[in-house]
Amino acid sequence: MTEPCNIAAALPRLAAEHPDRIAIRCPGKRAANGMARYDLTLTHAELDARSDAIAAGLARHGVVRGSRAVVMVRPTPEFFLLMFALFKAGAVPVLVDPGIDRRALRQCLDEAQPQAFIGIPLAHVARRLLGWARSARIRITTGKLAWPGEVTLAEVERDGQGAGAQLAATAPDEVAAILFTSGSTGVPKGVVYRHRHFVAQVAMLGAAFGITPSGREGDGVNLPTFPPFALFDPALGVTSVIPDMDPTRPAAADPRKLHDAIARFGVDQLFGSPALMAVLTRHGQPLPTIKRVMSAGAPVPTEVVATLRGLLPDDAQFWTPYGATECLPVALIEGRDLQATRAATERGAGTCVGRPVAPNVVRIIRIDDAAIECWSDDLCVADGEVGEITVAGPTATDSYFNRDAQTRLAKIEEALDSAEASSVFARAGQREHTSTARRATRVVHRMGDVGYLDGEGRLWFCGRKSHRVESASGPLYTEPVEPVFNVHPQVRRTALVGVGERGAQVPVLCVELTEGVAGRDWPRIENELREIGRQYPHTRGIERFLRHKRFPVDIRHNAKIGREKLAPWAAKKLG
Ligand SMILES: Nc1ncnc2c1ncn2[C@@H]1O[C@H](COP(=O)(O)OP(=O)(O)OP(=O)(O)O)[C@@H](O)[C@H]1O
Repeated sequence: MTEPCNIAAALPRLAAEHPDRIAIRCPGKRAANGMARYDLTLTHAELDARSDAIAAGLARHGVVRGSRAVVMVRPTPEFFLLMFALFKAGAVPVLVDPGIDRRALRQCLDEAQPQAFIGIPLAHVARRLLGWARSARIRITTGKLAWPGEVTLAEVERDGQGAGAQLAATAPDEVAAILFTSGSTGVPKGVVYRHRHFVAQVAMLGAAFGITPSGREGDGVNLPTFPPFALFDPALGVTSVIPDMDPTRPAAADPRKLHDAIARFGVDQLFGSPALMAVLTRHGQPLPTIKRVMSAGAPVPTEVVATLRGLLPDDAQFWTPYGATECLPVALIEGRDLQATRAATERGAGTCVGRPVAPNVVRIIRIDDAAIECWSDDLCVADGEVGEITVAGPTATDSYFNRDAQTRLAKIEEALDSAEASSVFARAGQREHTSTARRATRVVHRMGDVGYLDGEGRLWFCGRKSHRVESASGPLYTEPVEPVFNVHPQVRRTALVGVGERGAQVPVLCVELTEGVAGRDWPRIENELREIGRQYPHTRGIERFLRHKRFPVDIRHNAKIGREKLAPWAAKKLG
C-alpha cells in the first residue's frame, strides 16, 4: 500500500526501523552548572505511539480532519507530539509568531477562524484576556490544570490511548497547515500549506543537502534553533537536539549553552538565523563536530560567513537557502561561493543567493505592483536585468488564507501545454504533480523580492519590491546600495529609504554606527560615506545621510531592517 501524502507517514516507518533511537532531545531540567540536562527525550517509538494516542484523543474532543487548530506551544516534546498528531489526524495546525505586534497577532488568529486553540497556560491567559480566537470552541492546555472550558493535553492523550495507529489518508492537495509569515512588510499573512508542499520540502531539502537518515548513533544530529524546522528532522530520520534558548530571540542566545549541547551530543548539523550565527562567531569557539550549517531567513553578513567558516572543519559546508514562508527553498548558496561573490556585492551587484534548487523554475518579471492574473513569457526581463523574482515548483504555495486580495497580488496562473505539463510531472517525479498535470496549469509565486539572474544561472537578490526607492532618475534597490556603504569600518549597517512621492523620491541612507563610535565623528563619517557613494553610478545620487541609533528589526530573525518604520522617521528628520 502506498503511504498517504503526509510527512507524519515517516513516523511509523522509523518507529519500526529504529524504535529506540532518539528522535527529539529537549533541554529539560537544569544541572548545578546552569547547563540543561537534556533529560526530556522522545524515541521514534514514543513519538509515533504518543502522537497516535493524541491524534485519536483529539478526534474524541472534536478536532478532526480539516479542523483548524492554533498551536501556541514552545518547542518542547508536547509541541512535536501535537504537530505530528495534528498531521496524522489530517487537522490543520495554525502557527503564528507569538512575538509579533499584539494587534497583528489578534488579527491573524481571528482571520484563521480556528475551531481549536492549543496552547501553554500563558497563551490561554492571553486568549481569555485579549479575546483571541473566539471561534475556537475546543481549548486544550499543555498545563497540568485546565480552566473551565479547557481540557489538558494529558487528558486528550489518555482518551486516545489504545486506539491504535492513526494516519489520515490525506490527499496531496489537502490543506496541511497555515503558517503565518513574519510580517516584516505588514500584517503577517497565513500561508496555506498543502500536504504535497511539506512532502516536497522534505524531499528537496534532503536531496539538496544530502541529508540521509543514518543508522549510526551520534550521526545525523541537528541543532535547529528555529523550531518549525525541527519538524522536518523526524521526517528525515535525523535526531533533533532542541537548544536551551528562547527561539524568538536568537540574538540573545547564550553561546556556551549551544556549545555544550553540540559537544555532548556530537551535533553535526546546525540550523539557525543569521543572528544566531553572529552569536557563535562573536563567541569564537571552534565547532569541530559540525559538518553542515544552514542559515536562513535573511542575508548573512559576509564577515559572519568568513568567521564562522574559520570555526568549522575545512570540509564543513555553510549553506544559505533563499526562500520565504510561501516557498522554501528557492535557491541555495554555499559559503565559499558567497565569499567569492562578496567583492561584487560590495561594488553594488546585490547578494548572490545561488542557484535555484531543482526542480524550481525561477524567472524574473518586470516590476509591477498590481496583480497579474495569467502568466505570459512576455513578462520576463532579460538576464542581468532587475525585476521581481518568481518561482514555480513543488513547494510554491498557491494562496493565503482568507486574504484574497493578497493572494491575487502574489500568484500568477500559468497554463502549461501538454508537453510542458508532462515534463513538469516527470521532472518532479512526485505524485503531487499529477493533479497539476491534469489541470495543466501551475501557480507561479511572486516573491515580492527584486533580483536578477546572471549569465551562469545564479540568482542575485536586490531587496524587497516594496522597499525600492523610485527617484526622479530611476529606481534604486536596497541590496545593491547598502553593502557599498557598509564597507566603512565605523558603520555597522545602513538602510536605504525613500522620502516623498513615488517617482520623485529622495533617496536617504540611514546609518547605524559601530558600537563605541562617538557621535562627534558623524560629520566626518558622513563625508566619507558621500565619497564612497561617488565611486559608483548607482549610488552617486544618494546625498542625504541620517544617523540612527538602533534600527528596528524583525522579531523572527532579528535581522531584517524595518525600513517601513525608518522611512517616516527619515521624512520627519528631513522636515
Ligand atoms: N538568503 C536570503 N538572503 C536574503 N534575503 C532573504 C534570504 N532568505 C530570505 N530572505 C528574505 O526573507 C523573505 C521571506 O521572509 P518570511 O517568509 O519570513 O516573511 P517576511 O517576508 O519577513 O514577512 P512578510 O511577507 O509578512 O513581510 C524573502 O522574501 C526575502 O526578502
